[in-house]
Amino acid sequence: MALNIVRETAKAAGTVKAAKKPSRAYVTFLAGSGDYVKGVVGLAKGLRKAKSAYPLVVAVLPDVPDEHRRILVAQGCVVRDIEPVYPPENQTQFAMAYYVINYSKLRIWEFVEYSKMIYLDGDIQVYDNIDHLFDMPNGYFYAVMDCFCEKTWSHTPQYNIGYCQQCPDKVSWPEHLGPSPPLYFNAGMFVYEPSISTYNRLLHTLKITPPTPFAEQDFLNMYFREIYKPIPPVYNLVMAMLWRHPENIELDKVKVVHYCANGSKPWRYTGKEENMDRDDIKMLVSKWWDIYNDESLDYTSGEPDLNPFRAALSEAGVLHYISAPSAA
Ligand SMILES: O=c1ccn([C@@H]2O[C@H](COP(=O)(O)OP(=O)(O)O)[C@@H](O)[C@H]2O)c(=O)[nH]1
Ligand SMILES: OC[C@H]1O[C@H](O[C@@H]2[C@@H](O)[C@H](O)[C@@H](O)[C@H](O)[C@@H]2O)[C@H](O)[C@@H](O)[C@H]1O
Repeated sequence: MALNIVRETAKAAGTVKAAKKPSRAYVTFLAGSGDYVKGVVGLAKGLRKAKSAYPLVVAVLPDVPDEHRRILVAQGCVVRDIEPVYPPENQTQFAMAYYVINYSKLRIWEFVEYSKMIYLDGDIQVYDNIDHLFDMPNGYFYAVMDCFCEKTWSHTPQYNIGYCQQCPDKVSWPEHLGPSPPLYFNAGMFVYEPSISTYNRLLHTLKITPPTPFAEQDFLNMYFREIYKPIPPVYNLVMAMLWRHPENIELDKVKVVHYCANGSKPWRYTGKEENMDRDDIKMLVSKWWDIYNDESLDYTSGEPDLNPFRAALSEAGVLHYISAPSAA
């Protein structure tokens, strides 16, 4: 079905209430007309390979072209329109420009047709089933601790004194700098509960919060600091851990790989960037391509009863391409 018909159907049938919607789903975020769509296709196929029981929702900004939306629908993704979220006017210079677009991730708190969601960046791949994370107690924000050792952290006191939460005994936090920083998570993967009240509070708080270098990641760490619960690094291997804290990683036990280091995106990988010409990185990039190129993992080839993506699309009615409800 041509996407514009699907789009028109979605608009015309905006009031369609599917009989039952999946209360749990994975969700990712896609912006622009560039190559991140490859990451999302790889993620959809990886979740199917891991036999996840839940579908993948893709929150797309208006600048994602129809061709990319069609590709995502063809891979069984539930495509959801979102509008961009910008930090306070005329202050975006305080965030690293590259990350400002990531404030738009905050829209996923509006997806209240799901009671619980696991957010995964488009540059993440899931190699083992992690559905059990949905069963963790409600009322908390679960994510993996980040690492402060890469140059991207050179604006922070942690980086400049060589302190990292991954090895707090190596360089202890000096008293003259006050209390040590609270535990800080990487916002490329987290378990959360969509809620309109939380969504409204997030957007209201953002309006009065000056942007900071890691944009929405800093903001989410500040906002959820009281209920943040660290989960093991096997659920979000931040690439730099491999050369910064190898003692904390057992690569064969890793379930989720986050290709976030500069030059590590598999679909752009050349091996020429710093730290990239390593056998473990080459192996992880090759594993990503094995899934991306595996046609048996395409949505159309999956067995209907084993394919929650089909269930999600039917439960969402014909509305593969669902526009976000009007802003709350
Ligand atoms: O041009 C872009 C930049 C970012 N993203 C989305 O935003 C996420 C976070 O950005 P990025 O992966 O670049 O951050 P990193 O984790 O590498 O710092 C990506 O994984 C994508 O899901 C996107 O879709 N298009
Ligand atoms: O907008 C801020 C981003 O902050 C995080 O990326 C960072 C972080 O991981 C650093 O620790 C790394 O050093 C760096 O390379 C990497 O880009 C999230 O992965 C991403 O989803 C997004 O929230």
